[in-house]
Amino acid sequence: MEERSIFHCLSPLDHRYYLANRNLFDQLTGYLSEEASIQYCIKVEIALLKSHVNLSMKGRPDLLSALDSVEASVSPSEVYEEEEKTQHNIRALVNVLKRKVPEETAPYVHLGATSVDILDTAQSMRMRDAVRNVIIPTLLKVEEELVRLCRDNAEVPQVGRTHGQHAVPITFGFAMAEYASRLGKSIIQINRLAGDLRGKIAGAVGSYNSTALLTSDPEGFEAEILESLGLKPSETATQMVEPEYLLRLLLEINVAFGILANLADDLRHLQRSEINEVRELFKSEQVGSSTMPQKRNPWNSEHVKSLWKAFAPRVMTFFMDQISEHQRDLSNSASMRFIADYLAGFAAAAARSLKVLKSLHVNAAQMMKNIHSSGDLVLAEAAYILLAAAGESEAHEIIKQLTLRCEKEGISLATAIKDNSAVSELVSRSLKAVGLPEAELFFARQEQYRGAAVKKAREIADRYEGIQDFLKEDK
Ligand SMILES: O=C(O)C[C@H](Nc1ncnc2c1ncn2[C@@H]1O[C@H](COP(=O)(O)O)[C@@H](O)[C@H]1O)C(=O)O
Repeated sequence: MEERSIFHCLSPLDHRYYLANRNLFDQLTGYLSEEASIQYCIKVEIALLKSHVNLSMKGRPDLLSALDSVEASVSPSEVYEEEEKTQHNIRALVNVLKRKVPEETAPYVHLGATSVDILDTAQSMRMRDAVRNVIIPTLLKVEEELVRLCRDNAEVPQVGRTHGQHAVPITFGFAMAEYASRLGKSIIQINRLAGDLRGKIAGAVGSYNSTALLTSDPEGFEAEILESLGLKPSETATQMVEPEYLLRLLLEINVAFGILANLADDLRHLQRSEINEVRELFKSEQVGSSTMPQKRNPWNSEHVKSLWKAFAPRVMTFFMDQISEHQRDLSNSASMRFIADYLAGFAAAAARSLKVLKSLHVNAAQMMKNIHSSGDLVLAEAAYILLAAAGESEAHEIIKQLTLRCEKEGISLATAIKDNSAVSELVSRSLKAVGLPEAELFFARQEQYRGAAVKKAREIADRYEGIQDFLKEDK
């Protein structure tokens, strides 16, 4: 077949993002390319044929060992040439295989199977292997960086923001702990679901009509074949494996995709000129803008979000592929071929997230400056709680009025409280009761009002540093 430059390919995954993720995509093609798809189908056909040799030819070792070399002898172009005649991809593969296997075994090639026994079983193997060998290791590297950021910045003060406004202080490690926890749980779930993909050798409508003609134990026959491929059978089947095994895996991958997009969005906002709390690596030969030389755009974070926008909506197709008429129709065939693109798009987003996190510059001084830029108003909640704890039932309203005065007159909350002797006395009493510094010091060190943020950041770092142990449980 004609070799073409990658710049002639249609999908950006095959040129632009291939070049950016060459190593990762080369690993993925080992499971998701058309060539890999044919190879995995051959693995299933050969496992079926070996079980026929065991059943009908006394497990002859010469035949079994001859079958081991069949996979390597088939080229995708042979199968495609045959498909031009048959107009049926699996029958084309079967015809090619019949020419490659020992003559005595030829009548048994594909015997008792329907095309989808082969296709769905091969698909489960490919997805399991791609996810466990490529996707999970990439996600684990992202998780490792999140854990590092979480631990290294456990005590670095940052202002918490809601609705884009300063809320109360936290630490940057605490902010990263959120992502370490969310992504960590998703990785564990993806790994578990990848290990629960199923196969089937149950014939045209899943009721073993064909294999029951050949053996008194068709389910045992199926289980033996699938076991040799490392799979369990679908609990029930039509012509297809129950679609939800794969659907649930893809949905959880989309959950992880959303987490990466959320993280990317947060990191992008923290790089706003006015905020300037983190920065993506910017090398001296790099260009921020073609016209504004001072620009340092957070484009890698934007790239992750953009991939998410391109691929996350594919989840609608995954749901639509759940539905098939009666025991099956073929309307999920072309659409499911694009799962490969989806996984490549997700892997590219994970790899780019990793790149951003690995070299992320954390500007602790600016984080501190930003907390203090709201003066001591980020302690308004603390003031109201201290006041209420001293028995004032209108505490929230009183402090709110004081904050309005602060805004109007440009004074600090500490001053506004000091000016009000009743409030001042109650707040001081509460501070003393809980062993906090006196008001003057308390209101000058707003970054210390951070609750359990440091403890939480460290706990999450400890927990997800050991994520491999959770994964082992699901092997
Ligand atoms: O074991 C069987 O084959 C059972 C049979 N149904 C089919 N099962 C599996 N594949 C089938 C089926 N029908 C067509 N084809 C072939 O699927 C190919 C579809 O190509 P594409 O739309 O590009 O994904 C394309 O190659 C089609 O020829 C049934 O009638 O129940």
